[in-house]
Amino acid sequence: MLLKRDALSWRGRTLQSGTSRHLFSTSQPSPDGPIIHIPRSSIYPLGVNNKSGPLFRDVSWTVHPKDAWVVLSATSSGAKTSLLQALTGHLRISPPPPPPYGLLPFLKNRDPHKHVSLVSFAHRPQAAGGAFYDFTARYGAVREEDRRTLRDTFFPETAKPLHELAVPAMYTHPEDVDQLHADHAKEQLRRELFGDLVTRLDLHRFLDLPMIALSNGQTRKARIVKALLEQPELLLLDEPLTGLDVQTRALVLSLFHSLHVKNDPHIILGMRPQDPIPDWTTHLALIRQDGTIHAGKKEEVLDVAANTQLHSGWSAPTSRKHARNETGNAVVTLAGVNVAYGDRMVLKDINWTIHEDSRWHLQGVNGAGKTTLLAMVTGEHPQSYTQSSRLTLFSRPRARWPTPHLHARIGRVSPEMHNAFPRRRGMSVWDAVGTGFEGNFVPRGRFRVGFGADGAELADGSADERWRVRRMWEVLRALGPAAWRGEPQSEAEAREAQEFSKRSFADLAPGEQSMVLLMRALVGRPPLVLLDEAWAGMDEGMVQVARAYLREGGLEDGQACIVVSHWEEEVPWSREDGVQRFRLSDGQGYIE
Ligand SMILES: Nc1ncnc2c1ncn2[C@@H]1O[C@H](COP(=O)(O)OP(=O)(O)OP(=O)(O)O)[C@@H](O)[C@H]1O
Repeated sequence: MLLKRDALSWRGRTLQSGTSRHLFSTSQPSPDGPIIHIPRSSIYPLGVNNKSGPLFRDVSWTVHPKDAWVVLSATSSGAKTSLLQALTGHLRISPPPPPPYGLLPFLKNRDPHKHVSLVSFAHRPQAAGGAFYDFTARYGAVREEDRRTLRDTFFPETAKPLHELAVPAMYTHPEDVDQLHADHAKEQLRRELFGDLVTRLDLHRFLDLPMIALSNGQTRKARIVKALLEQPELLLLDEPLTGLDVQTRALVLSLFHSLHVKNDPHIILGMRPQDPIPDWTTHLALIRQDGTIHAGKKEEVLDVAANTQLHSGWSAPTSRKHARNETGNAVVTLAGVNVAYGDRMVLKDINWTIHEDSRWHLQGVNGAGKTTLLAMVTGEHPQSYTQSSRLTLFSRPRARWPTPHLHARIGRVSPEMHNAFPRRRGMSVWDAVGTGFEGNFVPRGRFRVGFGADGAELADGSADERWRVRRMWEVLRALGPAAWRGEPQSEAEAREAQEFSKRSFADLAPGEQSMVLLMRALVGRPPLVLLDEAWAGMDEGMVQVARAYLREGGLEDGQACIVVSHWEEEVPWSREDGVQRFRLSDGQGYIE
């Protein structure tokens, strides 16, 4: 796909790392040999012979120690993850990189499993089992079994005093004492590194909080620290900026820069085309649509990429109809809402009215309270009962709503929902989308499009049943595979939607699951739609389709929508469309 040169909007958006610009001699091979060396090979899934098509072909890619590489994909975020997996030995490279040192010459045949790690933030961890687990437990008083702190979970060794770690010395054979001292010194260094990392990423305040109480961004920062503490020699980070606020992104990139300058560890970043490429990047590996990879100096690759549609800029064309604010009825009213955990006030005196038809961008740094606020609006937060007189949902105080009735009125996508959604065998895409009418997690009814508002099965052939089935096909076609590939309204669209509807939800790629959960949120045309990090894991084509659908027909008259995102440009509507901002800062809410 060709696009005008200015389509590469991120080209001018390189992020300042906060440290002085470092000039690398990019083409100087290191005396230690390259970090990565793939000389004109193709890359296949394991267990697949060369007769089947490769995932990547004609790959010539050499990474020298001083080079700062970013991997980008013009096609799918899955392709980028696969290329990074190839570096950890999870794919087959043919012909294999030459002896004596193969793919990772700098290791000089040391075990890659011990020295190379890949940490992916691109795709969320998923609930392993088939059952839905109750993610709302987090909002209540922390139960005894949920008391495990961030430190216990990720960094248990830092809970023990150093002298305790040395106790085995009393039982150690004298010949092993030197080894013990060496281990002790190593442990001390590790602790210093730990102290340095948690301070730099502002995590020390959360170390002794229960893990369950941490916000998404706080947990993601902890995963970055854990990855670095393992002290790999090559660290591959796939979309490490996912879910991080602007300040934290700058902190994290500055940390990566300083590690890169020391080459300890070597770092390769996988990024989305719309991410700001750090200014200290020297080289790019761009995965093209035909499976070839253009790897070279940043400027050179950007010149070529200017002719490739990597990222269309996500500017929000004006919608069919401007969103009307503050004219319709109030859908939700918060009048002086507070949320506290013990003496910790997370939300203070929040005043916010969400009218019919309104479009909101809910903003706030990691841990500002966005998820907590939405849990009050959905009635999932236990404190929504105690605040009932200050919280009016769909014209009634919160306490006058049975919670399942609220679920049917609120279409919702969130990281918590994505993680918790059941992946049981036998749950098809159709079933998963169909649960959206009731907002529950168990498909039911003759066509598995849910029961009626009265809790009874829909009458056979009733208008409600027919409407629901029609809506199912509408979202499956509008947001289905043919649309992602840029072939909407094609002959194949209906057939592909049918095939897609039969697939097992659990077997879909993470981006496809995100799309199905978005269909589920929209299918019942609920009066309120909450989209919290809705695009995570989706490929560029999916994001484009979802945004276009939301702007043009995906929401009809009367529906209100709140988008939570740390990226302004991810909001489907522009200011001209009437989108408003509600910003949380120090527990207080500000309308902007
Ligand atoms: N049960 C709890 N006990 C104590 N503190 C809690 C509890 N639950 C949440 N918090 C704290 O409330 C704050 C708000 O968390 P919340 O998840 O709402 O933030 P957020 O704005 O959604 O963040 P992110 O952008 O990282 O997702 C965090 O600092 C979190 O540590």
